[in-house]
Amino acid sequence: MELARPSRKTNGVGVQVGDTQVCVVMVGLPARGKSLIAQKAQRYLKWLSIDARVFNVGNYRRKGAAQPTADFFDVNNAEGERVRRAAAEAAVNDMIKWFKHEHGIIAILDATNSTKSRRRWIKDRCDSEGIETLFVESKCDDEDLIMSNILEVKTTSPDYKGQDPEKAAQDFRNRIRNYEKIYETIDESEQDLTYLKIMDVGKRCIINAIQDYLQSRVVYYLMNLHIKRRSIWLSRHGESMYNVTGQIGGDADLSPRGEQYASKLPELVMQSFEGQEHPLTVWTSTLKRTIATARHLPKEWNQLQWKALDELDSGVCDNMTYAEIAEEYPEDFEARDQDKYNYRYRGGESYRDVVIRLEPIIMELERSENILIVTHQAILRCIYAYFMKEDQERSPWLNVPLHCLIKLTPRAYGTEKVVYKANIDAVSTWRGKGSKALHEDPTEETESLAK
Ligand SMILES: O=P(O)(O)OC[C@H]1O[C@@](CO)(OP(=O)(O)O)[C@@H](O)[C@@H]1O
Repeated sequence: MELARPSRKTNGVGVQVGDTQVCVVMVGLPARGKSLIAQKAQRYLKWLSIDARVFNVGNYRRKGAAQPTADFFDVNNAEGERVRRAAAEAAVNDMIKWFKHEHGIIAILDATNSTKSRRRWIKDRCDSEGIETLFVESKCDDEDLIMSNILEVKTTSPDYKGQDPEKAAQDFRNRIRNYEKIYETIDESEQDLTYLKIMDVGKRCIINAIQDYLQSRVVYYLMNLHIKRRSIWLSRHGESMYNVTGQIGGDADLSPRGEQYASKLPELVMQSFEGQEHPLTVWTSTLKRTIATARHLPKEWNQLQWKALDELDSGVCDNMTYAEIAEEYPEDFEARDQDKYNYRYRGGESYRDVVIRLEPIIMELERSENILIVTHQAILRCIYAYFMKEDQERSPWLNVPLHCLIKLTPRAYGTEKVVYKANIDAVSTWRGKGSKALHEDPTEETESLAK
């Protein structure tokens, strides 16, 4: 059986990357969400198996120097300017090494890059190494947004560790004022640059001179991001008749315990609101077990069925138990355990294939506000891997218990998780590597979505 292995040309998820290497250069005053954008872009690209790394110039500066003094960011402080320039050079040198020796595909240079001369210098360095540049400017004049960013992110920054948050915020505002004195937005004089200018967190965007598919993919993703507070609720369908018999795939009905979960789900969702009502949209797959699970939810909540949320297609093994598969297709069974992410069922799919078809779902999730997704074990593993940065080795082995609701809330750095258990018994559908049977108690090391 041929496994879907990634190749450098196509990276295995159908993204044509060829020999393209791109440096995404963040541009913007402090507290404009640059680091958040950089982190999200990296997470998205890695999820798609595109090797991406963030080079944060602030971290290089901190490595080389003690806590910055009050006048460190003053435009007239030559020593401050020298240290900042040295940090940028160290970051760019490391980035070029990474492209050359580790064959990275997308680097994200996270710094203010606030002057035309700094941007020109980066472009020239990259040009001479055959690396494309894509400048991404986050421009925001909305005072409320800037303030909430200052308070949420910057007062927890390593520069202000252990300091009084009020003082830290004041110092940070001074730092912004210093940058404002020299800040040059990307304008007509830089039309030879490839850039995306995001104004007021996505209200308006300007795109200039995009050169290829890979760049357009990054730009499309960044244009869809928003930073409004919202949550994503995840649930498997209630226990199905196939779950009870240990069969995979199919389109079975809910078991009596699965029906109980469906009846309890509205209450569980209300509990997760913790006193605050939220408008919700419900997404299910097109299979009976997810639609039945969502059917008691309030009628005023929009419901959408997505084919892309259907369970991983197990091809010729559909409707079989794991023991039957091990008996009938022993080599396949073994191959799947060896490389579960890449193994593609005969006539069916691999986890890697599922990620490709989930990409529009992720894009839509990024654009949306509160969404409840009722779907399947393999699909939830892939969606969870995107939000929680799980790697491909581990994600197909995550334990996704039946009958619990998981609430994810994306925050500036990382995603918060809260689990609500229905306390309705169900079989376990988790199988460990090398085993033909399902396990009631996954091993201690097994990561669970519900913990
Ligand atoms: O990748 P593995 O671990 O086999 O898990 C996926 C399997 O989970 C199952 C249950 O065993 O999901 P579901 O409950 O949605 O039916 C199978 O249908 C599916 O093939």
